[in-house]
Amino acid sequence: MVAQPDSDVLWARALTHAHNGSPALRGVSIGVREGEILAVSGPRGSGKTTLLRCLSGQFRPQEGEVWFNSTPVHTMGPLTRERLRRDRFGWIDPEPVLVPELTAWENAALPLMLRGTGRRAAKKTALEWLERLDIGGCARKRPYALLHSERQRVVVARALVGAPTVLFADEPTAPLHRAERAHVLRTLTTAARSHGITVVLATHDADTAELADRTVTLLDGRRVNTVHLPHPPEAEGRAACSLSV
Ligand SMILES: Nc1ncnc2c1ncn2[C@@H]1O[C@H](COP(=O)(O)OP(=O)(O)OP(=O)(O)O)[C@@H](O)[C@H]1O
Repeated sequence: MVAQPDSDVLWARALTHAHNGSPALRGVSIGVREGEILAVSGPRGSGKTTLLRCLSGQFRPQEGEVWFNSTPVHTMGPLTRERLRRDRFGWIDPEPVLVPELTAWENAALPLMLRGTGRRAAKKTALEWLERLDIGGCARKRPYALLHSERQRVVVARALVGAPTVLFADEPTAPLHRAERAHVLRTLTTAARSHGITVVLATHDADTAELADRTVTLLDGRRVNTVHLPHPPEAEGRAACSLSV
């Protein structure tokens, strides 16, 4: 067995996975450094979502290994993986899925309340995140009364509210218009950098990948190359960030 490098918070080797016999990943190895924003790019159907689901413990890869902070994820039972996902990982889907009976702030506060944070403290943190994402005014509305783009911002707030160690974002701005996309992505990446949150971001959008430190590209379930991008200017990074989860 090859050892996980110390600098990698997440590390996977030779991941192979198929859906109903149809191959989605064919021997993908990847390391994600602590605090890094890593874009996973590639055309539709190249295996981005499957890779993120394997890395985050949602899928158990049919072959290969996934390690999180020197702990094997691929051999964990379902309950341990669930706990890992709840306590250490955040997830953003392309489509905003919210609990319809809860208000925006209650949806955003869910990860904190599931961990046992008191309602008042959870509400305060959730409201701060909704403000940062420019939807503070929607805090008391239920999902049916929100625009699609507002719902996606609530999903982003919910993913960040618990300060996860790793945030997995699968095409997080797909439902947004171009201007909104830039704002939400900037908030997301600035928050991640200021809090040392590692981000694995699936995208087929070059603008989105530009905000990442590094891009890994998939094609037909295989890695095809890696592009290193310069760090964004300091003004977009830690120094300018006043976020405080
Ligand atoms: N639930 C499923 N059942 C059958 N095949 C699937 C399933 N999910 C994914 N696939 C197939 O696996 C391959 C990889 O899909 P995956 O969703 O991981 O790629 P992707 O790069 O995320 O694509 P997209 O950008 O469209 O989301 C594709 O050929 C896809 O059709």
